Parts: sequence; structure tokens; C-alpha cells
Amino acid sequence: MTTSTTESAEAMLSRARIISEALPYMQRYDDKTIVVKYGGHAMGDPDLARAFARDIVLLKQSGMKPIVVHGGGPQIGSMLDKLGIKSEFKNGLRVTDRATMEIVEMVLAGSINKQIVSAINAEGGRAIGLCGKDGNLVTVEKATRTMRDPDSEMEKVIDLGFVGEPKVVNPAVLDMVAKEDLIPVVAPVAPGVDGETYNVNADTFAGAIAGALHAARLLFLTDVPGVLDRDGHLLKQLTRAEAQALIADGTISGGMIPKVETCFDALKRGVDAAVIVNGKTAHAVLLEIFTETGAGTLIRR
Ligand SMILES: Nc1ncnc2c1ncn2[C@@H]1O[C@H](COP(=O)(O)OP(=O)(O)O)[C@@H](O)[C@H]1O
Ligand SMILES: CC(=O)N[C@@H](CCC(=O)OP(=O)(O)O)C(=O)O
Repeated sequence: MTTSTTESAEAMLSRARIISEALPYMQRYDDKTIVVKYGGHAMGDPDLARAFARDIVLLKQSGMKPIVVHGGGPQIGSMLDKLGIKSEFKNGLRVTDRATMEIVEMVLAGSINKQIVSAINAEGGRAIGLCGKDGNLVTVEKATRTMRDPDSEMEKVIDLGFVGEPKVVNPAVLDMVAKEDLIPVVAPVAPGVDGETYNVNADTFAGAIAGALHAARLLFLTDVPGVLDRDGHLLKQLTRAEAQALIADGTISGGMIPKVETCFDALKRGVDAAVIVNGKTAHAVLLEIFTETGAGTLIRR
């Protein structure tokens, strides 16, 4: 036997071992719902987008039920800039007037949603694009928030406009989609009980869907390796008490606060575990589902 044939046989055996190692995970998650929140910061690079779509198709092909819930905050921001519409965030949520809502719906339920659907279909999957309006999948109520007024030092109610908080999730729509072997791709735009259209934070939206379906995993794909401690090191696991302390001392701030809070909320509503991972790493979803330790921060009951 020549050296090159021996090496090639070893390489083939190693490939076979890697494929074989996937078996326990395929068995663990067989027929289980995996909600993947694809954040706007994790999108943009075409190679990463292809790898993401491929991972989702692989989960489906392996017998799991992936549901993609996507964001698009930076993309909404660019479109609003182009149109000269000013936008601001309060308590991590975009203040959404009627003109802003029109753009949010166009960007989220329109271009981004269809880009993800096309990317999944291009990898051989069968995706269907939805938003909270389709089949009344998610109904929301107007979000209420308070903020400390620096002058009076009193808590004041702030009006965020058309920003919604999920109130009712109707899993029947997703059950029907699953029966047809389709992969749902859901945009966080939803009707209010008042008949208006509302903008929902994509993390909150993903958490509500994962909770209603008692998903086995809720994955957040963002632009950092996970939750980082005071020294910037990755926390492989996070308890509620640790999270509360890190929020109180400012280590967890900005968009990471609703993400972490959504994780604990989803666990309370029946999700087995939530994970925050770096969506800027190729095949982040596969690494999370098909390995024992995963790559990001695991939050579980
Ligand atoms: N302790 C922390 N660990 C990691 N990221 C943090 C932490 N505190 C704040 N962040 C910020 O949270 C951001 C992720 O949240 P967000 O911008 O809402 O992401 P996405 O658009 O993916 O939902 C990170 O880019 C980081 O700047
Ligand atoms: C109310 C609110 O803030 N909605 C978000 C919805 C998109 C989102 O959450 O996108 P990411 O996941 O990429 O941040 C927004 O308008 O930006």
C-alpha cells in the first residue's frame, strides 16, 4: 500500500467517525422543536448566511423541527437612514411611530424574511416565510415601559409607539407548517388586539414562540461568543442569580439584557435550555446542536 492510500484511508475513517458522532444528537433531538433566533448583527456575510441556511436544512433533514425567528435591527436602521427618518431606542426598544412601522414591516417581513427563505431553499430545504400576522400566529399588546426622569427623579411612563409584547401564540399555524415538512421563518411583526401592526423585539418574539411550543432548545445567534464576564471571558453556563448580579453591576448591558431575560423567561415556560452563541462563526448552529459542550453560554433549568 502506498503512503498516500494509507493517508486517504485514515482521512476517510476520520470523516466517518465525525459523521457517526452525530448519531446521539440526532436521537436526542429527534422530532424536537429547535427555535433559532437569527440576529441582524449575525447577518450580512454571504458565506456565513449560506452556512447558516445549510445548518438549518441539516437539522430538518436529521429529524428535528427548526423554527427560524429573525431580527434585522441594523438593516432597519440603514433603511431609515436612507429615507431620512430619525430613529431612537429607549430601554433597548426602537420607538416606533406609524412611518417607522411601515419601514420595519417592509424590511423585516419583506426583504430580510425572503432572503432567509431563499437561502434555505437554495440549500435544498423548503422554507415558508411568516410573520405574527399570518394565521394570527402571534398577537401582541402595546408594550409599556417606565424610565427615571432625571429632573423629578420619578419613574415616568414612556410611550414607545407601535412596540408590542407577545400576548397570545397560536401554535396551530406552526403545527400545520411542520406537518407539511416546511421550515418556518418568522419575522417579529405582529397584530395588536386593537388591529394595529406592531414591531416586536426579535429576542422577545423568539422566546414567546419557543415557550409556547416547549422547544427543546432556544438558540440566539448574535455577534459575541456568548455572555462575557467582567474580564471579557466567556461564561459557559449562567444561573439566574449570576445573571442578576451581572446585570446589577453593569457587566451585562444593552441588548444582552433582554436576551438573557428572555432565556430565563422561556425556561419558566417550558423550554429545556437556551444558548447564546456567536452567529459570526460559521456553522454556529451545528456546533451547538451536534457537540456535547457547545460553543456559547448555556442557560438551563
Ligand atoms: N456581558 C456581556 N456579554 C456579551 N455581550 C454583551 C454583554 N453586555 C452587553 N453586551 C452587548 O450585547 C450585544 C448583543 O446584543 P444585541 O446587540 O441586541 O444583538 P442582536 O442584534 O444579535 O440581537 C453585544 O454585541 C454586546 O455589545
Ligand atoms: C421593538 C424593537 O426594537 N424591534 C426591533 C426588531 C428587530 C430586532 O429585534 O432585530 P435584532 O435581533 O437584529 O436586534 C427593531 O426595530 O430593531
